[in-house]
Amino acid sequence: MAHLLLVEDDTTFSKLLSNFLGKHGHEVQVCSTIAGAKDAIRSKAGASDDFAVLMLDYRLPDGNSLDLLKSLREEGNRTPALIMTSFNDIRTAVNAMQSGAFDYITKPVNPEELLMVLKEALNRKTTVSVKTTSRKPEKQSLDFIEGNSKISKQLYEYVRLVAPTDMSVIIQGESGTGKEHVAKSIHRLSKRADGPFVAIDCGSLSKDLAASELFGHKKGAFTGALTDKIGQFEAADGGTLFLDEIGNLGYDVQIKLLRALQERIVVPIGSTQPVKVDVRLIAATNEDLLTISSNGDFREDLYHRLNEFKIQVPALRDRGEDLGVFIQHFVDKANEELDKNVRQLSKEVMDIFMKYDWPGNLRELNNVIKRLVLLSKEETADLKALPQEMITTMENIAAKPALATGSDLKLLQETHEKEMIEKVLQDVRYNKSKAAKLLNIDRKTLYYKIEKYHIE
Ligand SMILES: Nc1ncnc2c1ncn2[C@@H]1O[C@H](COP(=O)(O)OP(=O)(O)OP(=O)(O)O)[C@@H](O)[C@H]1O
Repeated sequence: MAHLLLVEDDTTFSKLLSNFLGKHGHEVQVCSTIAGAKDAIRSKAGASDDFAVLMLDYRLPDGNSLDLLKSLREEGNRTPALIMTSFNDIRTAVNAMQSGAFDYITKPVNPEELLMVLKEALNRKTTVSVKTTSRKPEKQSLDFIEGNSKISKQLYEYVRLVAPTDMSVIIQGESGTGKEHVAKSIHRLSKRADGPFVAIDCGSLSKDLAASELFGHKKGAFTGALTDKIGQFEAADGGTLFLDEIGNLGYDVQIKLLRALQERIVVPIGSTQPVKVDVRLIAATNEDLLTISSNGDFREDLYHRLNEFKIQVPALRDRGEDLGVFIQHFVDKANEELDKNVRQLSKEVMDIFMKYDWPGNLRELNNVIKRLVLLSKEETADLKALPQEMITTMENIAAKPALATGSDLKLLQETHEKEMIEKVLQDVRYNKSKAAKLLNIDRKTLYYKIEKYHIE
């Protein structure tokens, strides 16, 4: 039995849902606004009947639940949160994962799916303080595949190239593209593989506690510092520290981070004694750090210190033939986890998957497949196992780039090529030499293609 907070302004739906969850042994408190949710959460904070999971409708009368989640994370609250949203808001839901949501679920809510996601959130409850902390050597994970596309091969060529060095690395890519997986690969292939890999999600660190989380503190350094605490930098000594969403770190912490990198020492808060650390830093971001540093939100000196090597992780829609490989991988994984026996996806489902642009990348694909496998009664997962709303939305989205539909393979390839060139150009801020390098073509070819596709 778990104590859940349901924040939902549709009273009929919230009644149905709390009855359903009640029947499954959970105790549900319901409120309908962000303000109400904040009061409820604060009144329970730290109590024995504190909420185990927050279930948040995305759109609420006094704002959206991402803002609520952000402010909770700022205050240091790390209760797993599920965002409930219509499929049309899926992009937002995917972004929610960056604001510290555990998962999202699309409306109309499927009961079996809800119980599955809830169970995962409840299991997660005890392990949320940093995203992953491991003192054990990272082993080759069976959960990891590289893909066969040209762009993936290039990605892992870079990974293998930089891994054995001690260079700091920036991993850039959209949400859910597998940046943490790439960071783990670098660690695993490095001289530090037997040391710890410590991952911190800077997006869910509160501003006040970020410095103490990273550098540690002495007892009494501030209210609430009841004992000495070792920071994650020290925890990663001899290994790799992975800072996800590094753009979210406050300016003060950035200064301390730069010092730690330059001098290889950290000074816990409230202490005067520097501690020597030997840590390789890998940072991930889904925004261009150079752009945010030109806005003054990220220190340029820190950016250059981190940017000894940069790796761009491609969006799933740009990974071409890899999509099929990942689909198979996630189906196998879901079969194993859910004890199911789905052997294939029907042609209709595959068609939709191929046309969809996957804004949430591998994470979204993994989630969609897990739900599909869960709801499939047969060996072939067909459209019946996809919510109607999802089919319609996917079809609409898929229909949008008129050029990319149909069976004209050449046209299809050209459309993808044009999109990829545009994206890479944007990523490198129209630096054509860099773009050509990333695209693995020479500059002349790039100029030719820019002209051919009328890219501005
Ligand atoms: N190469 C891979 N092989 C198999 N699964 C993968 C791979 N890369 C990513 N995944 C899966 O995709 C999901 C997202 O991966 P990951 O957390 O590494 O992405 P991310 O880019 O770090 O996300 P975020 O931007 O939210 O931090 C995870 O469920 C992960 O297991």
